[in-house]
Amino acid sequence: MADSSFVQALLETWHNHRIPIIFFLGVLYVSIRWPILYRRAKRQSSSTLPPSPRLESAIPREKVDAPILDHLSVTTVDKPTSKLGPKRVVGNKDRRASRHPQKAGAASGPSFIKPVIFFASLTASTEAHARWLSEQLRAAAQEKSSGSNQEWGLLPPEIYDLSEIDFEDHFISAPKPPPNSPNTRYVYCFLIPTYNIDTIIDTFLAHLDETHNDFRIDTAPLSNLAGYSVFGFGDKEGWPTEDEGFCSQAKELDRWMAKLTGKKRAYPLGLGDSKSDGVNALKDWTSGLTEILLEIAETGGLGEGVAGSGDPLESDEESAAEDEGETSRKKKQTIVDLEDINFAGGAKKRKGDPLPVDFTTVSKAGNSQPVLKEMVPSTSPTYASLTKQGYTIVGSHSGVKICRWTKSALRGRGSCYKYSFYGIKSHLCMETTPSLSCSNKCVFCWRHGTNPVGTTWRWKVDPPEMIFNGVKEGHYKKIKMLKGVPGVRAERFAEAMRIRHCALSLVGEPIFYPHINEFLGMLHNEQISSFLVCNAQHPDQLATLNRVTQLYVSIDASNRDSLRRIDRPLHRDFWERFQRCLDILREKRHVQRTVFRLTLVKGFNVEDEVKGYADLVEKGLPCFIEVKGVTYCGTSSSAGAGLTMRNVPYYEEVIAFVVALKDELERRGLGYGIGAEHAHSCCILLASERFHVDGKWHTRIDYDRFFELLEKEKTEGISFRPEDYMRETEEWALWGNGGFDPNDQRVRTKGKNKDRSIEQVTPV
Ligand SMILES: Cc1cc2nc3c(=O)[nH]c(=O)nc-3n(C[C@H](O)[C@H](O)[C@H](O)COP(=O)(O)O)c2cc1C
Ligand code: SF4
Repeated sequence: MADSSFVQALLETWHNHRIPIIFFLGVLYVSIRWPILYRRAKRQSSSTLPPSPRLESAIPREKVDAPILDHLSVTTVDKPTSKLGPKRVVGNKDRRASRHPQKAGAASGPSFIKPVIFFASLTASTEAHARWLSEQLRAAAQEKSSGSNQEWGLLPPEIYDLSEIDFEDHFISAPKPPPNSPNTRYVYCFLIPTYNIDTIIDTFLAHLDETHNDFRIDTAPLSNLAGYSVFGFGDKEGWPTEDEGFCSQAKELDRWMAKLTGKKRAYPLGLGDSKSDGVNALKDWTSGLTEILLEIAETGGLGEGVAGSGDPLESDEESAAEDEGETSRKKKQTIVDLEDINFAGGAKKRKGDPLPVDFTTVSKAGNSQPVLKEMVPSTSPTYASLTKQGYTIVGSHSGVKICRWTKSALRGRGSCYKYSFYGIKSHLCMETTPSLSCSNKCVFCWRHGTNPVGTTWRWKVDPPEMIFNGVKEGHYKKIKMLKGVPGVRAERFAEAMRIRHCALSLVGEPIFYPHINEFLGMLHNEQISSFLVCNAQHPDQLATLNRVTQLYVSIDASNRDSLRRIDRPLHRDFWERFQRCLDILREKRHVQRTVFRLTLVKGFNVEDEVKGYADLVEKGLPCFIEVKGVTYCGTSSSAGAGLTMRNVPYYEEVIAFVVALKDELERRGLGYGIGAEHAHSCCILLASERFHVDGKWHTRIDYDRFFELLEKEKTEGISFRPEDYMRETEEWALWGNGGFDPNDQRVRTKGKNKDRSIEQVTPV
């Protein structure tokens, strides 16, 4: 009975107070369950991804949800002192991530991670940092291997200077693991400075741009990489903020790599100020990166559920920024009226003038810049390096230099091989180029590393009059400086004050200059002969090139692989371009004197290549073939390319090669003979029998006759042939006689190997 009255009372209470009771219980339930539900919902929607470094830097750390921070606390944070210091990067691995190696985004299981370090450096500081990074990663790899884990690990890094590699070897597809270690995966680590002048970094970024936009290649061809990360150096004194250009190229590289890898940023972009605490920032970035590399090795992925470089917010933000960047770039390009582009000299572009942009290759990505930079600004390391070497820079992309043979000739000590072969007196010769930039990175080019390179003309264009007057002035100034040099002969000094020949080669690629034809016209108007050397990479320009006194193409190898190895061309279709140039030369051979210039580099392009060279001769049928042993410049870059004195052939070796080539050409019935030699500079001339008249070689040029004929052609439209202005070769220059003019005094350099090609000038 007592029980039933208790139940009765309970029921009564329920009926009287059920609404407040239900309400109270509801509130109690919600307050207990809500945090749990909220956390679960949050984790399911986005928190399986690592935090966005940008998100974190934008939101105070304590306000970010714990689960987001917990997963992988890799952050790019502005230090309180950020006004002075660079953006600092810190990173910590979340141990929990490794417990879920097979979740989405963990691209594969445990693996061996091989870091590949790429760096660029003009004044060597980034190179030193890159080597330090390499040592750190090597030490980490060693430490890890002592743990004798057989399933995963960190491998010693590889390191590459971006100016010395072929981009296609590394940036068209991810490296494949070696057969004996199929579990190897690669992480690209970049250290680059930023330069607001033209450097190899521009070329590299343009290459990434082109790769991404090449319709033949997947837009993310590097997605098989395990990841990548970039660290940039800049200078906050000159470029205080990122908007003003601080580390802008590192940022651009980071964006391109995100695209090319399908957003596989393994560790956030790090930026360091080279003049303040850049080194500390690099240290932080390195320790964060090392941890992540181990993480990837252990788990196989970039983190729990992560396929890309960050959470969706970051990725969206990135894509949007990129799209916007691209759109605005395209917009800018379309609104730049080419009629409005000013030449450096202030002259406006006239209708019909060549366009100052993209004259060789029309980039699908449209990577030409709306604001045209100077190719070699006076503040650039290239400028400093060139002027130190004795070059006078004219305008922003041309140079002139007195060669050592000009000095030698002024002192009566002999002219260069062009005197023996063609009658050019070196003290009457000006060596110049209207384009210091080139589209190759030849292993024997001393400028390598600091020289502007590019497949397209993307710089400000100086007018030809300005270049012409500037180079003459620079040349005469240098000649005048030699008047007090002991041994300079008065009559030769007086003669030298009138330039008679112009060697258009020096460094760079002369036909790269959009106004090369006007420039040639100016030379000829002053009766200055023109010897133009081009690198056989610009067939369109070669085809439209006006008449020159003698036209060269450099033939640095006999086959595709060898050419790629020695010239390291930037053009992907370099071999096709090369072949087209030979066809063009063949067509021009009855109008102009055409020459193949072969530079022999032992171990690169000599051995077993005679037949290959004979094929090229058969194709181009040049009037002459100059064969010269490479000049050893002894720069670190040539050493970096594996070039030493051992690669410089002895004269006997050059002779053996030339004789073998002559025999092969004879066997094919092509009609070439050895016309002349200049043993002093390891140089021999093969000539077509067209220049063997009445039993005598006629390799020399009658310059007066050339200008007469040119004038006739101009005024009366009468064309002429190379045979019309040839002259007999001097006896002393003939094959077997050494090639040294007996009227000059021969001076041998003490202590130097006389049989090797030891002249320290660029062979022009
Ligand atoms: C001509 C020149 C241009 C530069 N342009 C920039 C720039 O646009 N932005 C920047 O952050 N730093 C710029 N810097 C600073 C360099 O990036 C910085 O000094 C870097 O540490 C140089 O590295 P390196 O010694 O490896 O060449 C420039 C430096 C020079 C000499
Ligand atoms: S080496 Fe070249 S620049 Fe010098 S004199 Fe000879 S052709 Fe002219």
